[in-house]
Amino acid sequence: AALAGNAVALWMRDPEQAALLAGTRTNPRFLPGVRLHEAIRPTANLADLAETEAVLLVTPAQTTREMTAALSAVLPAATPLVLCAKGIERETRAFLSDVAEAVRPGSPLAVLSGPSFADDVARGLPTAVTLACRDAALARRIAAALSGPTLRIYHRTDVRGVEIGGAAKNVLAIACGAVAGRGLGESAKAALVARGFAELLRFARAYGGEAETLMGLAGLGDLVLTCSTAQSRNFAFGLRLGQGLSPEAAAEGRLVEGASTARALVALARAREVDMPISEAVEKILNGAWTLDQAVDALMNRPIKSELE
Ligand SMILES: NC(=O)C1=CN([C@@H]2O[C@H](COP(=O)(O)OP(=O)(O)OC[C@H]3O[C@@H](n4cnc5c(N)ncnc54)[C@H](OP(=O)(O)O)[C@@H]3O)[C@@H](O)[C@H]2O)C=CC1
Ligand SMILES: O=C(CO)COP(=O)(O)O
Repeated sequence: AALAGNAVALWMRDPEQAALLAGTRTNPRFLPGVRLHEAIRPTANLADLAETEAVLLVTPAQTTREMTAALSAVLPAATPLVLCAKGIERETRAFLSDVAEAVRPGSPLAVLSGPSFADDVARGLPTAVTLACRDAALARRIAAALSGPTLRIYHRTDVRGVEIGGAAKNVLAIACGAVAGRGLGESAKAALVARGFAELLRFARAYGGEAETLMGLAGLGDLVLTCSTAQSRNFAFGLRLGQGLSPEAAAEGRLVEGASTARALVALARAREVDMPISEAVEKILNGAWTLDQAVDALMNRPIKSELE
């Protein structure tokens, strides 16, 4: 947002961290080597966001409900909220836009997703993502306001499709990481990306997402990025699972959104009879029902069928 010429208030929950960031203009914990843009003003006071034109919510998916409620207490009802987390609420199996809508009914809501490591964006490396809002004019306005010389934001009205792409690709990236960690080869990884995309598309269709959205940045684009590199925490988590670590050890204390979302994703798929064998395998590995070898065996021995089924 700052690179696009906006004045930005950056809220964080810890006053000490906010003061440190304001003083040093660096954040060695999350963005080592990046100098905070001069137009960004760190604060620990939510009320400082009251006058902003839009709020980007970039805390973990499972905090969406509490953060939206906290923001509602300080924001005018007309301030657009842009959800940037990628996941599904674990307890309720609700999509994040439904969580925010329930907490802040009738307020403008958008979802931002797509292939974009925070580190790349902060360093000003070329990045393209998708912003969805049911109000097409607002989608265009927010996308234009946040786009800059190094970040290009496309817009759509398909909120559901964009949020499904972000939530599901994290689960599939764990599978890709596990295949890499177990040394199963690049061919297996490519097969997982393609068949993972097929199940993501089936899921999106069953839940009202548009196929074209999933073929874009927020679906295929983010799936390819997250399945390609250990720069992704989901992929790196899978990699360590594949090397034999337990889920707890493999997380290394970092946020792994796919691990938090896998069970809800699979439950939603079952509820609408969507076949998602790769996501199911990830969920079974995480809950201890299957070893990785059992998962590979099960995936390879499914009945032979048409590629389009
Ligand atoms: N990092 C990336 O490249 C990308 C991340 N995303 C998505 O953004 C979301 C956040 O990810 P990311 O920033 O990487 O996660 P991190 O774990 O790096 O940071 C999470 C931040 O959220 C804060 N936080 C955690 N819990 C709460 C809470 N209950 N209330 C308020 N603040 C809280 C943490 O504060 P504290 O420091 O005090 O612990 C921390 O600053 C995820 O859904 C992720 O999928 C999307 C695209 C790219
Ligand atoms: O969503 C992301 C990139 O688009 C970040 O992925 P990870 O959460 O796996 O690091």
